[in-house]
Amino acid sequence: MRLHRNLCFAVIDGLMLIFNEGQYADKVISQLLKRDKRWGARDRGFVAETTYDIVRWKRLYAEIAEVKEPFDRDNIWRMFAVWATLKGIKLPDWPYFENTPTRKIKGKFDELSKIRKYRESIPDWMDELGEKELGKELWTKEISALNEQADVILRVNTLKTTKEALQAELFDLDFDTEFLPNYPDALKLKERANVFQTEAFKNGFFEVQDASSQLVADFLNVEPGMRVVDACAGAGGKTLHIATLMQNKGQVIALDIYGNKLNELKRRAKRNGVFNVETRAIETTKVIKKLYDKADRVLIDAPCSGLGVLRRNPDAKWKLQPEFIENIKKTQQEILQQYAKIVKSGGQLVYATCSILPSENQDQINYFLTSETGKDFTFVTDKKVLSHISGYDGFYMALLKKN
Ligand SMILES: C[S@@+](CC[C@H](N)C(=O)[O-])C[C@H]1O[C@@H](n2cnc3c(N)ncnc32)[C@H](O)[C@@H]1O
Repeated sequence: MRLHRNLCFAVIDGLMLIFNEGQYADKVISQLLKRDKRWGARDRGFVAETTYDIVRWKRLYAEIAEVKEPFDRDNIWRMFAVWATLKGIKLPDWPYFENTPTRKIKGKFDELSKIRKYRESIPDWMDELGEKELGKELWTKEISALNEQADVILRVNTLKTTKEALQAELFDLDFDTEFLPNYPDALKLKERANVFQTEAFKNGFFEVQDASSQLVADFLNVEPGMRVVDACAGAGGKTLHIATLMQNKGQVIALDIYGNKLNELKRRAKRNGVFNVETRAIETTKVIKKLYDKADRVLIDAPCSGLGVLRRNPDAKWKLQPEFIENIKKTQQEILQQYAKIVKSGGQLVYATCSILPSENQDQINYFLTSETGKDFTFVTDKKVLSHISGYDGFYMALLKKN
């Protein structure tokens, strides 16, 4: 691979914003990709993937490059040189790479790779928490899987097309895909690509949604004609799936505390040909109270640490703080206590997170079941999805039934 100066500059500029200004990697990258209209798919791929890679391996590369935060531009070039050296890329004759100690870089990499927190490039507190919650063996395997690049998975919109028809349509555009056994609506891209430009996407034939996330709507056992409340709907990844499984029949009420996310949900619903969703922003507790005992099914896709989705959000390793996790656990229990009351007698509740920590998952459910509100519920089953076993995001989902 040959390095191109303007693409490398884009990566360095992006990393300055992510590391020093606290900006989100996905937002920075989408801005960077608008920089030059002449960039082709390969150039764009280089900018996005290199930036993500250096964000992912920040601690390891900084340690090897012997640089400390806050990073100046030279520090970031040194980390870039570490990235390129470890990838086996020949460094061009640019001033930034003068005196790059190639052999020393490889030696330090081998030495640091013996220590998990450096090898996996994570903060000390995260390494300790992961081991405490999952045990040494599972955490070691899981954090390694969470550092891999995520596949691009599509969820076929069965309101508009079939898996076979979409596969054929994408194949004609040179996007090769495969079915995933056990994920009925999923298509996996054999190679990463930007599928958002396709007519198929614009026509709402699919959404991009990780395979583990696609399990959640199925877990809720919805049927056409039901009244379903998606209580933490966000921009509606799961709401759309639920509405689709209900074949547009019945009602899905999508709630969130952020109205702007629900506006995005409405745009997506339109594209998907989904018209049985009503959005309600939770501005006061009245919105919830009005729904008590009214729903056949309730999904609580709770706010969480996001530790199961580090593959697609590597900067969360550096943004997350232990205090945030402690606070979000309190919010999770409050949400469970309040929103469970929306389920009517005989109805079902799914509590889900994209976390792999038992304290955000089964421990929350166990606590809930012993509480006053929880006494009305029976535990049916749960799924603990670990990335190193499934190959997809880490997730948790529990199904409860109201007596
Ligand atoms: C895991 S995300 C939801 C993702 C979404 N269900 C999807 O599939 O795309 C959690 C959501 O909970 C929302 N949230 C946070 N606190 C909440 C609360 N107290 N009540 C309802 N929603 C809340 C957040 O705004 C966020 O959109």
